[in-house]
Amino acid sequence: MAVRFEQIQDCQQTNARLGRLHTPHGTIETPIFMPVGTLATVKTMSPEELKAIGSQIILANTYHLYLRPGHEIVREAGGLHTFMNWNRPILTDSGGFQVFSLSKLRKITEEGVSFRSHLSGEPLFLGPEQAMEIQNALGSDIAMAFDECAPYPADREYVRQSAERTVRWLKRCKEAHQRTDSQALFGIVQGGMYPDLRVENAKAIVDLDLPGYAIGGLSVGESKEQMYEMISHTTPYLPKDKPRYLMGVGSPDALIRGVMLGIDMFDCVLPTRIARNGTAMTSQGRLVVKKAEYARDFTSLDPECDCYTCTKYTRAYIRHLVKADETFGLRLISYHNLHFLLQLMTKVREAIRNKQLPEFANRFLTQYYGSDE
Ligand SMILES: CNc1nc2cc(C(=O)NN)ccc2[nH]1
Ligand SMILES: [Zn+2]
Repeated sequence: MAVRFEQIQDCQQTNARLGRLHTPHGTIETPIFMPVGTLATVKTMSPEELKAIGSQIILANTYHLYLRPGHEIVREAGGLHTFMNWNRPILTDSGGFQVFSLSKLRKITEEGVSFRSHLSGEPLFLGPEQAMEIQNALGSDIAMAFDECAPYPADREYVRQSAERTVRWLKRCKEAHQRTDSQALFGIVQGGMYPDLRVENAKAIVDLDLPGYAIGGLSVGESKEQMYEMISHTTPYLPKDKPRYLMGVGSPDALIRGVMLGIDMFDCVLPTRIARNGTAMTSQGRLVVKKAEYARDFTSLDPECDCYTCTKYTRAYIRHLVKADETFGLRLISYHNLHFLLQLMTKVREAIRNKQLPEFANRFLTQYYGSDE
């Protein structure tokens, strides 16, 4: 079996749970945050640095690697693990989200999606079979089904048609799946912001009996309350003995609230993306290091953090690097932000183990967002 999920401990007060996800490249303790390595690199981080901060699994994108360098090159390199020197688990997204959010001039048919590359403009096509062929070449441990992440907002009829096609596409992904013993295919539940469509889609997706299930089509512009509402309608229909992955979600409050709603896996570009404009996530909330107030601030980014950035460098130095457009400044903030989210999930797992999750959540969120949130 490519992937096996073990439930370790339930949280009495919420739907949170501790789990272990066994994969061909190692075991993952859940709930887990997955750093995003879109183009076969978690931007500016080396694999050694990712391991130093406790990264157990990373994500790469089928759409991006299909366009550049092309999945055949990665296949010839011996697969993504060899190509990028990462010997721990890799999850690849199927391109469903990117082809709808990045490419131009696309046309959706029952077959799949015709679109123009956002890089070269060349006409391309992605469908269930192609997405599985690409992920087969990449050799990821977990491959996501090719689906349509419906736009937001979208009318009910559109979402219903799209979600029903996503089920037909998932059946074709399952048919086209080759590495069934070394690569797990996860289904993705869609259904927009319509609870009844979410439930109907969850039942149809779960009917295909896969090793894991994702909730997709969220964090696309809806309010956080709407997102939590869609999650809480969906999770009761996802089997407890399989991992649940909430795609594209990763602010600290959304991670904690998602865990309490029964989610095991998360991914988000936030930690490295906000680092690129000099923003750090700290225990006291977000810190924009370019601000003049930090010019002579010789304390660390986060007084409560023991990461390399926070033990060796000051706000004044990092501010100087970011203002001078020195890449090292981005690396230091990315390193800290990834460590911050990975550490948050370590504390969340600890709190579940000690039956203290609600207390931990309140304390953390009050300190991070201030009491007015
Ligand atoms: C940042 N928000 C966000 N929403 C996502 C949805 C999907 C999805 O439904 N894939 N099939 C994937 C990545 C996402 N990232
Ligand atoms: Zn730090």
